[in-house]
Amino acid sequence: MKKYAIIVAGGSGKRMGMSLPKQFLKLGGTPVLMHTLQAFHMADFDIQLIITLPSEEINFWKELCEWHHNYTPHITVSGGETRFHSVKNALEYVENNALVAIHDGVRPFISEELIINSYEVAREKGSAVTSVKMKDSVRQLEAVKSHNLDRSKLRAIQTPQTFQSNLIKSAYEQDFKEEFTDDASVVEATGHNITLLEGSYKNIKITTPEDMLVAEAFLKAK
Ligand SMILES: Nc1ccn([C@@H]2O[C@H](COP(=O)(O)OP(=O)(O)OP(=O)(O)O)[C@@H](O)[C@H]2O)c(=O)n1
Ligand SMILES: C[C@](O)(CO)[C@H](O)COP(=O)(O)O
Repeated sequence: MKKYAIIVAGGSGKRMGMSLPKQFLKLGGTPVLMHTLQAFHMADFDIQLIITLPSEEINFWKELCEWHHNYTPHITVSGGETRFHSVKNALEYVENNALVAIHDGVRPFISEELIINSYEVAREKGSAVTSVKMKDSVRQLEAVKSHNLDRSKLRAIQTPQTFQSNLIKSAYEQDFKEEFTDDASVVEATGHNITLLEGSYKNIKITTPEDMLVAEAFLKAK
């Protein structure tokens, strides 16, 4: 089956609080998004790579690729108002009867093993949603108090989230809902169960400034 990867990088990085969107920040001298793109390319040269970007940043990305001599083949697609809308735009470029991994451009430490596993599980089961066990205790807020949750029954969700393309393309035909913070929730809303795949604590999402410090440390330890 043909393999695609949609690498979503259409956000503005409000929580990072920098004028430059976090996907373009330099990590070891190379933009975060370029690390992520390379990880997929090196895992399997046959993966067709699609990147979503804010439309006003597409030319800047092309300049960055030239500046960093990044010749990894990929197509760029304009992002949308939310992650959901960005993924939906990119799915237009994905054929039926294929496999598609959807991955945050700001998770640069995705391993080759996890990428390959994710396509294999999705081929067999229809979906493969990366997740890790909770390390912290977790509480649910109520009106005036809060209560502890059984963390053994909880998982923190990561990407890649990989699907058979017919399943994910039809799920993204539905209208957007606020609770669609990832692709698994979009698929589940159509009545399909999803399959979880064990992720990695190294597969961090760069979200707030301290994540860049952790990312630099991971890179040095590579
Ligand atoms: N309209 C959007 C919003 C987000 N994303 C992408 O989805 C991934 C995960 O989103 P998040 O970490 O929330 O990124 P931002 O939306 O950029 O950050 P923030 O919520 O802090 O503004 C990121 O790679 C981001 O670029 C996207 O492609 N299109
Ligand atoms: C898809 C995701 O990375 C899984 O953890 C996450 O849901 C993205 O959410 P965010 O609200 O855009 O940070």
